Amino acid sequence: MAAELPFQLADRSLAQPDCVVDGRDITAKSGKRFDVIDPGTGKVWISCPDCNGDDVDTTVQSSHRAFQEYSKWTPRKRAQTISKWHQLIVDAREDLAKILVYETGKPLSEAYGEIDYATSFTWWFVGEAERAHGSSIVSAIPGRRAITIKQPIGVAAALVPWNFPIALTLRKVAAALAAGCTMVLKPSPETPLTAIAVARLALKAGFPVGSFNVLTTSLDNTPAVAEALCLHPLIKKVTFTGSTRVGKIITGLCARNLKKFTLELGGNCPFIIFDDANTVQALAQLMALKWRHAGQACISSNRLYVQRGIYDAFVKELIASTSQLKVGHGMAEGTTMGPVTTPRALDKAEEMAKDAISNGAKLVYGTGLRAESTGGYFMNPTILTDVTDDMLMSQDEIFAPLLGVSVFDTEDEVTTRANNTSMGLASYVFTKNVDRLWRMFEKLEAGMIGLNTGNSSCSEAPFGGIKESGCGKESGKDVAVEEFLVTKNGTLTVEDHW
Ligand SMILES: O=CCCC(=O)O
Repeated sequence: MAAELPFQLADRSLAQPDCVVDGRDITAKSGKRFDVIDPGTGKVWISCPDCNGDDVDTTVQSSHRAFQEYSKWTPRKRAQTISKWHQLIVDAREDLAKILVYETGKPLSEAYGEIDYATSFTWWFVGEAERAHGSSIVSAIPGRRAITIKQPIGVAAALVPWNFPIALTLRKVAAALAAGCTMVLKPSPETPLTAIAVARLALKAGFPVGSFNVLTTSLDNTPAVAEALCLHPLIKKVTFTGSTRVGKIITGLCARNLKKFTLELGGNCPFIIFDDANTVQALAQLMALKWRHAGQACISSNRLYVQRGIYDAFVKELIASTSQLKVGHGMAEGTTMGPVTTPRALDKAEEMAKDAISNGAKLVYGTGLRAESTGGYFMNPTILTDVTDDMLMSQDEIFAPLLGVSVFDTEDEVTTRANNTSMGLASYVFTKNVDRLWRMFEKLEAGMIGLNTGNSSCSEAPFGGIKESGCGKESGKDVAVEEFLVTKNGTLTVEDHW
């Protein structure tokens, strides 16, 4: 008998908490399980198999067997099956959104937003599956012809974070399946349920068993499982989203066997507003970007730079808008900001706020402290002004509802300050001066630049950072599928070619 859930689902099987491997629900070889906690209450609501390194080989072997069959499917059959899968996920939107609230803590409205964002990837990769073509090349040598073909690289491993668990699962898996690869996915220990649910729907859609296997594991066993996947000889590609610190470890593991990898790592994203900006537009975009999932997005605004002429008025408007946010459990009516997903995020945010205040920043909204009494992992939104570039919160990714504001005077000054970070994920600039907009687009060091725009993540444009924010692209035309392909060049000589 399945355990009682704290919420109702139309299809109870979507919250089945075991791993999906080779078309079956499996538990860890050790028999151990780990708890999944609702960040809105701090209470355990379900448990999943605590796999370790010993569970990896059978799972990879299953995906390897699947690859032998699936890689031979025509691109059209792959596209049709991704399309069926997409529709099954869309049909399960209500149930998946509820599970997402209990995994991540985010408000139900944001959970729906994430499912819609997630299914934009399955939809996009239906189209991409049939568009991965080689090319023909005119040779410089008489009689020679050259052509390239693209082939799926093999079994891929995906290591997925907890902040957008279903969106990032689908962004990775749909790209791999479009390319003709199969995948073993390890979700984050905080958010394993939606990954399991969509893997079950993939079986229903008709992918060969083993095409998309999900192996769950606790925080303690995560390094061992990740290492076993990265080092397994049948894993030909690793795709990881997470911190830069762990990205460097993954890089080292993949480097041992010269394995291909894609890394979507941390950000320290500047959000710059010039005096001549449309401040209503800038504020609306900032509100949506910064407080999305309580500040827990890698592309969130980490440093807010406002030009002196509008600084005081803008900060006033920012405080007024932020005070409208309603913090609460993701399922509670009217909640617009949920808890953070892990208590670790609260520790870090409190430390950053304390550091900033003790070095001269002014607390103008919120407390910079966790809300102690609720049981969940809550911090009310907090705004600090007079934040300087040497404070901890300017130097590291915040990942919490904490926002620091700084004043600036000139374009050169703000460009230097914005780029003065090892990260290069996203940057945002607001100005109505088109020459400046263009200059900033070229000068800001980031993989994604919002031009009078906040969150610009979408399936049709390439997502990915530069510098220590990672390498490779995860969506967009050609580039995302390319990450899962190998290109072969064939050269032939034609006799009597004249
Ligand atoms: O946090 C990382 C991903 C967020 C996004 O895809 O917009």
